[in-house]
Amino acid sequence: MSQLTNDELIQIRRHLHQIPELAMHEVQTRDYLIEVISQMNLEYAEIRDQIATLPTAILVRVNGSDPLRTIGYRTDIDALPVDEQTGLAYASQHPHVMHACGHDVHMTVALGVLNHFLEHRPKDNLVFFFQPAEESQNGGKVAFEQGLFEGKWRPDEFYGLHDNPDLPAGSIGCRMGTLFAGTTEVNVDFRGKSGHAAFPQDANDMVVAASQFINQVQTIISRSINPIESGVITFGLMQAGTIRNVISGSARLEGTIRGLTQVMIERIIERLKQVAAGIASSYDCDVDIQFNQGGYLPVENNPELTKRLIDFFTQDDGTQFIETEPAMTGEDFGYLLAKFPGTMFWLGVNDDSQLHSATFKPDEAAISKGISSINSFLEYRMTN
Ligand SMILES: CC(=O)N[C@@H](CCC[C@H](N)C(=O)O)C(=O)O
Repeated sequence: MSQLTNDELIQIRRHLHQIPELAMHEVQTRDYLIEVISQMNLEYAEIRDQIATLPTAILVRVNGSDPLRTIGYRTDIDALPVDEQTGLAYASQHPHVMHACGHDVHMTVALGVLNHFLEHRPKDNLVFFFQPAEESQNGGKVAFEQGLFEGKWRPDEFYGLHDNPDLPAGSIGCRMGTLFAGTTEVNVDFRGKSGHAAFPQDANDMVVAASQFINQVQTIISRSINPIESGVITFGLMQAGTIRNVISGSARLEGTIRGLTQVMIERIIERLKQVAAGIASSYDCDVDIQFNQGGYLPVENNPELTKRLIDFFTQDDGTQFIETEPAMTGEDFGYLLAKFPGTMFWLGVNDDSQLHSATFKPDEAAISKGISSINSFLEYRMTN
C-alpha cells in the first residue's frame, strides 16, 4: 500500500463505522485495524497486538531515522450502546451499538498519520496507541498499569485528539491548561420492599425513593457549588420495576459526575453521599452509593508542548486553528497526560447533532484535513 487516498480513508472510516464494539470487546475492530496496517510499508515498523493483558489494544512503533525522542499518538477505538438513527447507507451493523462519539474518525485519522510516516520515514520515533475502552473501563490507565509503555514503547510526549461537532470540519481546537473535565461514575442502588400496587402501606416503594433522590440531587450544582466554577451531575440510566401493578422494592441509577478540578469532583461526591444518607433515613430503605473515577482525570495539557502546538497551528497556512473553552466531556487520556507530558486537542467535524447522540454524523472532510495538519505538526515538532 502506498499513501492512502482520500477515497480509501473514507472507505476505511465507513467500514469501521459499521462494526462498532463496546469497551474491551473491540475484537473485529482490532482485526480490521491490523488488516489495514499490515498492508502498509512496515519496513521500519514494529507491531504489538494480541497483548495478553489488553487483547484489543494495538501498539505500532515507527523507528525514526535519527531519533531524539519518541512521540506518542493515541486513538481510542471503542463505541457506545446507542441505537443509530442516522439513516446512513453505512450505518452500524451491530444492533444497539454505534460510533456515536466519532472514534471511527479518530482511528481513520491515526491510520492516515501512521501511513504517512511509514511512507515518509520520520526523524524521531513514533508510537501509535490504538486504545480500547475510552468510554468506560479506562483502557489508557489499564495499558499504563500493565506496562505497555515501558522500554522502547515509552513516549517522551503524547498527543491525542477528539472530534468536535461544534467546530468547522478539519479545524483544530485547543487551549492551554485544562481541556476536559475529570469524571467519576456513580451507581446508586435503592433497596426497600416490593408489594401489591393496591397496598402501598405494606411495601416500601423504591421508585418514589429514587425519584426523590434525583430531585434533591438537582440542588447540588445550583446550591452547593460556587457558580463561578463548573460541575455536572447526570444520571443517564434509571431502572426499577417490572409491571404497573407491582410496587418495586429496588431501583438503580447510573450516572456521571464532572468537574474541571479534583476538588470539585470531591465536593460533589461528598454532597451526593449526604443526599443518599438523607433518602435512606427519610424513606427507611437501604441506599448504596458507589463511585469509580478510574483513569478519567481532568485532561491537563502540558504548558510547554501545548504552547508549541498552538503556536504551530496558529501560523500553519493549512490549518484553521480555534482557541476553545474547557469542556465537560471526560477522557481517560487525562490519565496518560498525568504520566507523560503532552496535549489533547479537538478536530472539528461540523455537525448539528452532538457527541453521543443517535444522529451524530461527523463531516468526513475533517479526516484528510486533520491528517494533513497533524502530519505537518509532527514533522515540525521533530525539527524543533
Ligand atoms: C469524550 C467522551 O465523551 N468521553 C466520555 C468519557 C466517559 C467517562 C466515564 N465513563 C463517565 O461516564 O464518567 C464522556 O462521557 O465524557
